[in-house]
Amino acid sequence: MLRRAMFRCGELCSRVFAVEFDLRAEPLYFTLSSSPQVLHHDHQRLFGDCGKLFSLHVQSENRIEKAQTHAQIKHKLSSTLSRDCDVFEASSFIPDDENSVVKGFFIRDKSTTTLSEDLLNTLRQSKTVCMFSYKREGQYCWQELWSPVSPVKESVRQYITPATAAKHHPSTLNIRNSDVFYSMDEAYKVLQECTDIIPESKAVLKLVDEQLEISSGDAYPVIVIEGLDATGKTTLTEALRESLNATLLKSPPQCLTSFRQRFDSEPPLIRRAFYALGNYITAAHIGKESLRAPVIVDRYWHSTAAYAIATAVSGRVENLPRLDSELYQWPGDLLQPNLVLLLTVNPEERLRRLRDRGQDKTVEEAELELNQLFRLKVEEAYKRIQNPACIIVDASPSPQEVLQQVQRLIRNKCHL
Ligand SMILES: Nc1ncnc2c1ncn2[C@@H]1O[C@H](COP(=O)(O)OP(=O)(O)O)[C@@H](O)[C@H]1O
Ligand SMILES: Nc1ccn([C@H]2C[C@H](O)[C@@H](COP(=O)(O)OP(=O)(O)O)O2)c(=O)n1
Repeated sequence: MLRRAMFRCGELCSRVFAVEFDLRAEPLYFTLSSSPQVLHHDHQRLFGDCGKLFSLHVQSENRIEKAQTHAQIKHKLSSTLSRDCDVFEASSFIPDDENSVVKGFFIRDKSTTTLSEDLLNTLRQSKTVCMFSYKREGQYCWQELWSPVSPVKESVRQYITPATAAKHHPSTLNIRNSDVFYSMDEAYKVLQECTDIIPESKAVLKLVDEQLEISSGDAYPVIVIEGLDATGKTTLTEALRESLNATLLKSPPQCLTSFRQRFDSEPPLIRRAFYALGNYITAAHIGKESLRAPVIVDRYWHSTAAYAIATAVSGRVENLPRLDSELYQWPGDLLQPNLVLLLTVNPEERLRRLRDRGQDKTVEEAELELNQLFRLKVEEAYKRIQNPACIIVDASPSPQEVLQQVQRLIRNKCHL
């Protein structure tokens, strides 16, 4: 059943709330009830601590407005609040119901200032934001609608009731057509909806319209090289181009390069739709070029889906959609390559290569750890994608050895 991601009158009690209190552990799940409930030890750690507690959730029928408001609030919370404030990602959802997630944040303010209230008060002007505050009484804690002056009149106390873990992590429930797109039409619609606020969308859609996909009936093999940044894709794809006399293509394609920075600064809904459309343009180029020579492609749908899933799913690798999830299936309308190779190197070697390129020198430990979690999730998502699945290549040896290993694979699988 599809439920829209909005709080409805009387519906709060059927919803589960999840707070990403510790990214290395399960989120804290709770529901609401009208009678007081004793908090568990874990819930005590969040609700029983000193400080003021608030949550805010973004809801709107307009998905572009919702995505942008969420991103703006995230930015405001991290740039305005003091060090005594903890901000956790939070969401409310109906278990296993796709698209039921209302995303938001949970704030624990241990400061003596009124900064968080002031900020909430400003955000309150927006119709799209729904705010709650949490009050404690002995071993109990309740949630009520937040107002800067006194409790909202018609607001009822709803007691925090510890809940068990959900079968599917909430961040996996809204991925389809918000983070990953399974047809060109779905990605196209997103950019159509934002032509007013992002004029560049029109130019991108025009480029998509201009591409005529040529079916690759009797064509040469198409080989995609995938992998995290600095795993050696550029080095290998250039070498393959030379050695196979192949055409080298990229996704996103060259014609989108000037738009990339603009879309990279947009929230995931818009950013991911942009990359999805890039694949369809590259597919049209592949269709044409593979009639003339073998085609090597530097990143394609595996990258689009793996990065989108890894960004959408908060916390641990275990939170990813399950192995058999349909979210890992290749879009039915996107040209399939003959072979997809995933380059992997161990984290130390990858870091060394990044450093040699002059990157990552200033990354702080905390950020490194978050990057580490992210990297693990991207690689795991890459490996779970099906039809076609990727073949893993150890890219730690020298460039020459990696090339030889890949040439052998191509000979075996594509008879080139
Ligand atoms: N097999 C390899 N062994 C050692 N260094 C490599 C190897 N392949 C690439 N490099 C170096 O690692 C860095 C990243 O490689 P690059 O091909 O640009 O990766 P990507 O395109 O995946 O970001 C470059 O400085 C490159 O010279
Ligand atoms: N086909 C593609 C290619 C890249 N992306 C996205 C995924 C990530 O957010 C970035 C990765 O790009 P990055 O700049 O690291 O790529 P390079 O290593 O420079 O090729 O782009 C995509 O979604 N689909």
